[in-house]
Amino acid sequence: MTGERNHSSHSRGASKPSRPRKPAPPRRRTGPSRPPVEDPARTAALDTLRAVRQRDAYANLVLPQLLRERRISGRDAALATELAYGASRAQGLLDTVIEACSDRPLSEVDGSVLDALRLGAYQLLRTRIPAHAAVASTVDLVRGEAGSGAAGFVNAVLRRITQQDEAGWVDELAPDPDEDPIGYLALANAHPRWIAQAFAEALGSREEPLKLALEADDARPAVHLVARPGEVSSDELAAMTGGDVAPYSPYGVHLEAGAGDPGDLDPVRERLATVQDEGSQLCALALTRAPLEGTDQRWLDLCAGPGGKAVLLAALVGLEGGELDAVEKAPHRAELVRKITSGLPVNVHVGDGRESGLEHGTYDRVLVDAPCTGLGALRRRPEARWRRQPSDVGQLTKLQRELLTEALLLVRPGGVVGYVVCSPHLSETVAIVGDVARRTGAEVLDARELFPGVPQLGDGPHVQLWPHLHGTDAMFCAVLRRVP
Ligand SMILES: C[S@@+](CC[C@H](N)C(=O)[O-])C[C@H]1O[C@@H](n2cnc3c(N)ncnc32)[C@H](O)[C@@H]1O
Repeated sequence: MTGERNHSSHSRGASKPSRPRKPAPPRRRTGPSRPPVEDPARTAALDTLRAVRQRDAYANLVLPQLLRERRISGRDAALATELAYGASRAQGLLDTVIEACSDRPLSEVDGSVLDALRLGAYQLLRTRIPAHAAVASTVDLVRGEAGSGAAGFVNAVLRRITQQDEAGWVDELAPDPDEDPIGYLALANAHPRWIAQAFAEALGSREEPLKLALEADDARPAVHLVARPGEVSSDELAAMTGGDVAPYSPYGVHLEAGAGDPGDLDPVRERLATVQDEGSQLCALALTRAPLEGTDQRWLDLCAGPGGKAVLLAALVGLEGGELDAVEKAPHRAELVRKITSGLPVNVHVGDGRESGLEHGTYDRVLVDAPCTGLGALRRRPEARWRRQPSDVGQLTKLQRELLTEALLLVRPGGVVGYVVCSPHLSETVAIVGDVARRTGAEVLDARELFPGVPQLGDGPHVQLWPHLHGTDAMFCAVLRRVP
């Protein structure tokens, strides 16, 4: 204590001892009064929406931190999560309805007021919260933050929204389903049209399969865990976590959607398990299952950060006495790979996979889990669908093509390369593989054979997984062999 005081008077450079400070008189609020009832759940949800809008933050990083800092738990935490993630996911649909009920264009609505309107509209359209409670609690939040004028505007808009349910608004505002089925399904399932279009092209359908895919993509997903091979079985992991053994991955476990922060689970903390979508597990395993003649000890993960697949690959190659090289361009993500794979036979290299300096023709198996739009994992990243732009696709495909081409040089003749993206967009999937296979002469394997027991894998040779068919993210996997 003394040291602290000395330090502070010294640092101020004061010659006179400073007078003890009187506690400041309470400041009179000249602005609007605070809401009479504290509402920690909605306040946390609103602060999350604001961080997403103002700072391009990720809702699923911001909210857990807010909940921890504010010690919000139990039902309040569950409500905050439902509202923050739900309103982020449904943003385009909510905005369409809000605009229809507003006397001014959304571009003229203050950002914080728009966040509150989204929060209120989400409660009205997509939860069972009684309308009067949804409206009153949102108006209270706005009055506390922005004053009674803004509160009046929000009250008027939300009251107009209560006049119909979600289906009614979709019927009124969506394009005619006969004339524009993709536009209709996009709005009805809160997806941007260009993404619904990309799904339709990958599915080869604008009808029932597209509807099911968008619906599944709009639902809150279960958390998937992967058991670390050689450490714990999926049965044991399921028993430890209260989850269910996954249907397809021999290492997978599914937890109930909204089952809390999986990082708090003992097996995850003790590094017996990692959070990883079952589709990602299956794609990494497909590479390990491709038939190979000759040596099988040197594996490479060319885009490794943050290390989910590297853990699985390293654990498996380690059981056979081999090792994994892991390349990652971003230093902080390479550090995550180092941490998550510590204790496993992994050499982490920070660098560009297109010019890694690693020796060509020496690897038995190479994974290219390429940077992609992530359109296949939108259900796990609440705001991502509204942030991604069609122009992102073109920027990524050049890099994807170059990484796959380099992987086919790094692998030995007869060795195999797995090309994986978390996206069903045809420009990132079949177009890349077709182009690179043509130019390099690599043999394209029938990847379906490397997904044993998984149904509905289509005509091949590549595998496209889907939330509505497999309960996984929409992962794409192709497997190529370098011709000897
Ligand atoms: C889809 S993620 C990989 C996910 C990882 N395999 C996992 O399962 O956790 C793609 C990674 O590639 C990295 N990356 C981007 N450009 C790269 C490049 N030119 N060379 C190597 N890595 C790159 C990104 O930083 C990102 O971490």
